Amino acid sequence: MHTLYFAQYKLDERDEDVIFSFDKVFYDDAEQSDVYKFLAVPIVTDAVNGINGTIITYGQTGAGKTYSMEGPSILHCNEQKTGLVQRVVNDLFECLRTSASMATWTVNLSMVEIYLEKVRDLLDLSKDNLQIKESKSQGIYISGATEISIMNSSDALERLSEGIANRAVGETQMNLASSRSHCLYIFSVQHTSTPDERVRAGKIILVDLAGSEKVEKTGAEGRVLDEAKTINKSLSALGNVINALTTGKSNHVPYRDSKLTRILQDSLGGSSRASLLCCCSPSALNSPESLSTLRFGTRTKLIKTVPKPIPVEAESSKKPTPQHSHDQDNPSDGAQSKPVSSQSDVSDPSLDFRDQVDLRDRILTKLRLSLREEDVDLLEELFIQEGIIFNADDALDPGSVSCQDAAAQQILSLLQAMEELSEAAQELADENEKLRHELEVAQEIAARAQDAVAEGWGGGLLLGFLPAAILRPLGFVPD
Ligand SMILES: Nc1ncnc2c1ncn2[C@@H]1O[C@H](COP(=O)(O)OP(=O)(O)OP(=O)(O)O)[C@@H](O)[C@H]1O
Repeated sequence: MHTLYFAQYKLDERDEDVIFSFDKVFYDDAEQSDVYKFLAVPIVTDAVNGINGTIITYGQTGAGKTYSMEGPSILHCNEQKTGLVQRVVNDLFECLRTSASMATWTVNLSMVEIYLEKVRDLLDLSKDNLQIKESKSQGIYISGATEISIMNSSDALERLSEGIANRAVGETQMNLASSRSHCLYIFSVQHTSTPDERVRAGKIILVDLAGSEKVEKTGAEGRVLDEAKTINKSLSALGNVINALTTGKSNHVPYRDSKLTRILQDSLGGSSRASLLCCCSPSALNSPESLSTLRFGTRTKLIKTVPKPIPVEAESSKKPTPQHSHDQDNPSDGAQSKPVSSQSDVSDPSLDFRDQVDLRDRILTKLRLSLREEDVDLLEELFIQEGIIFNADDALDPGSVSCQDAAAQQILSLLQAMEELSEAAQELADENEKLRHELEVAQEIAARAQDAVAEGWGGGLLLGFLPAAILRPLGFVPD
């Protein structure tokens, strides 16, 4: 993960020097284009090739997060001040238009904000409590979020400005000068490549986080205090996820502790590429916040991701979206538009190395979910002998980067399988605890009612409110 910051502070609360080291530091004379080139260009290029990417801006209120994302205005600003979002959009369409290997492509845009732990659709304000779901084909996704198909960068910027205006409406209604919500701009890209008609799908999420300042410093009361606490909670959930991913102390990564971390689950510590821009105020008055921002960035930098394309699986229920092809750009070039078809790569003998690793990992992960570890090891050996899956150690030079990638991917998928198992176990334990508690309460009530009946008191009224399923085993309802 790339982490960057604008200013460097070296004094901590004990007045000791603290040295931070990051991939790059942008000082106050930095140009928006420098930030974009370093932070976002690799992410845009990878998204076009089916690798998910995330760009996050972090820092206290007023430190420049939104300015870095959007510039002074999404639609009307000069090239020098143009923000990350517009540059991402421009380059994304430029890549798609100029790539010779892409036959057809689609780009969809969604825009949501997370305010007080509710996900609100910024492209349709009537959807103000969207749910986050997970599927095998899409990974983590926001169910019901408006997805607009966009054909070119000016189309995208128009739509984004509508979303930004909707965010501003919310803020004005809240009577606030600064953003108290996390804002997410989500671009989903899908294309078929020539000549093999393979489908690739990648996603770029840009995240403008709410300010990270301490609650006490805001002097907030009432609803503003609630907001500050909720923001703090979701940012600490982000911190906890980062801690779990970087310290390796716990098998459980608490992605479900906040909407923000759940949406970013695929992006943090997974197979996508992520960059964090830490924004710091140049004022010495804000040095505690700047210090905390730099500490956050330092921890985040330790996250290891293994960027790889996500295979697109057949999904008949998905509604078709308008496709764009090169012939639409160049009607005279005579090229035939090829349909975007979702296809499974499983039986294709010409799978490239990453696809083979994907396939191998998926098989082993599925087996590990339902079988004992020793049985999976035996099956793995058998599969390798039979040539059903390959042995990464045999296929590659152990010192090569690809081999290290493969090893890292195997470890990653094992960790993911473990995490899913421990989450499932935790859910079961919680459910068990809930049921046990309900049973105890029911038994307690039943015992009291029995006593009351024995004493000639009218306990029937009380028992009438308890479900028959509870009363029957206790002998109060005839079978
Ligand atoms: N690099 C910059 N150059 C010029 N002006 C800037 C720069 N960064 C921030 N500003 C200005 O500082 C003010 C606050 O910046 P911005 O809105 O980006 O802060 P923020 O971190 O997004 O705050 P919040 O968390 O409240 O949304 C804005 O008026 C913005 O135009």
